[in-house]
Amino acid sequence: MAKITLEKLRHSYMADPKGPEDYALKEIDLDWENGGAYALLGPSGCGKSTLLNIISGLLYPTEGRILFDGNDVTQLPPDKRNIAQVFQFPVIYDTMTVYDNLAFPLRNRGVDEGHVKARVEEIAAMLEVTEMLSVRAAHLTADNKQKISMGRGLVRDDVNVIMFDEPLTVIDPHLKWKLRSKLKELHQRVRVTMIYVTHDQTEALTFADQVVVMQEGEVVQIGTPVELFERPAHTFVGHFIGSPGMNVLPAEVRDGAAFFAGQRIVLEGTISAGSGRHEIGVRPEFVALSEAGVPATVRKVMDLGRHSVVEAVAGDARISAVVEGAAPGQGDTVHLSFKPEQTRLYRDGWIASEKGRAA
Ligand SMILES: Nc1ncnc2c1ncn2[C@@H]1O[C@H](COP(=O)(O)OP(=O)(O)OP(=O)(O)O)[C@@H](O)[C@H]1O
Repeated sequence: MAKITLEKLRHSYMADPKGPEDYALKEIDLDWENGGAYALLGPSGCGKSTLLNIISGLLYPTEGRILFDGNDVTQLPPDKRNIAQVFQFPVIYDTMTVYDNLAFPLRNRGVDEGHVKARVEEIAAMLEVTEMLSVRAAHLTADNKQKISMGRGLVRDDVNVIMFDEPLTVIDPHLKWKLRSKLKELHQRVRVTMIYVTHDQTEALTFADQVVVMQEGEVVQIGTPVELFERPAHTFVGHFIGSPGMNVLPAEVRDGAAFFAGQRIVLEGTISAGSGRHEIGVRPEFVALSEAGVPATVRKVMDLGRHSVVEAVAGDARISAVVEGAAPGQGDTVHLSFKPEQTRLYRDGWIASEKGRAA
């Protein structure tokens, strides 16, 4: 196991990159602590696979360094980095039994058969595949093949990091939640550093202690699932995480106060110095229907059983609110109030209100 440090990492697929737009990874400085459960989350094309391939050694970065426990591994090939990888599609040998598939990474490194047996049986029990050990892999379902593929990633206890690249893509939806929680449980038992790459927020938030959110080749926030939900550092994180995502409303700032639709909006704290394009960010969970507040017209109501999501329009802006109990009807005029300690200001996308007493 190792702490992994990415230092001023940049990568371009072009021979002669010029501006930032030519870089698939802009500039990344990041520490992955020893034994952590991380998710790397972001939309398609944001650079997740590029970053993963740089850590595993399949790709050498254009600039910057990768350190494992302080040792520079930037130029080392994959087989010298001691990393286990689980891919989107199962990587197993169809002609071998499940037992031999799980044993393979250990036998390959000359581990003695006694230890191989103990380890294979332990991993098989964790993954609940013990009864399949003597079955040939060719006879397994796609789900079980991927489980064995994960087992092959988990079986060695001497790796620096295990990387999972969208490992649940081929898994049946009803089994996904089960494997997700299994993986979390496995991490708690084996405590190897794990990096789980996904574009699915549910997968990221259920697996990881720390989520690294990427957008367009940059890391926009690193935080616990609660931190990402409660205080997105960037409007992108607010949009991307949560369902529906955070409301992002055009704002005007004057005399140290923020205004939306002509009304003063109380924020979580004071506004940091600076100028730029301002927006107010507030999650639908913290928007309430009230007597006073921003007047809006209800456009749509979605009844989700325990609560409703009310979508209203104020000026050109759409605002969603999560409403418990009786919901208004389409076309009704309502007033919306925002919970001050959960209402933030953003400047050019980045958070610009300070945590403190609502102001
Ligand atoms: N081999 C390549 N040659 C040129 N450009 C590439 C190559 N691989 C990726 N890119 C570009 O680099 C950017 C980042 O791609 P990358 O595959 O790392 O993103 P991703 O977040 O993993 O996306 P996905 O989830 O779709 O795999 C994209 O703009 C992509 O088009």
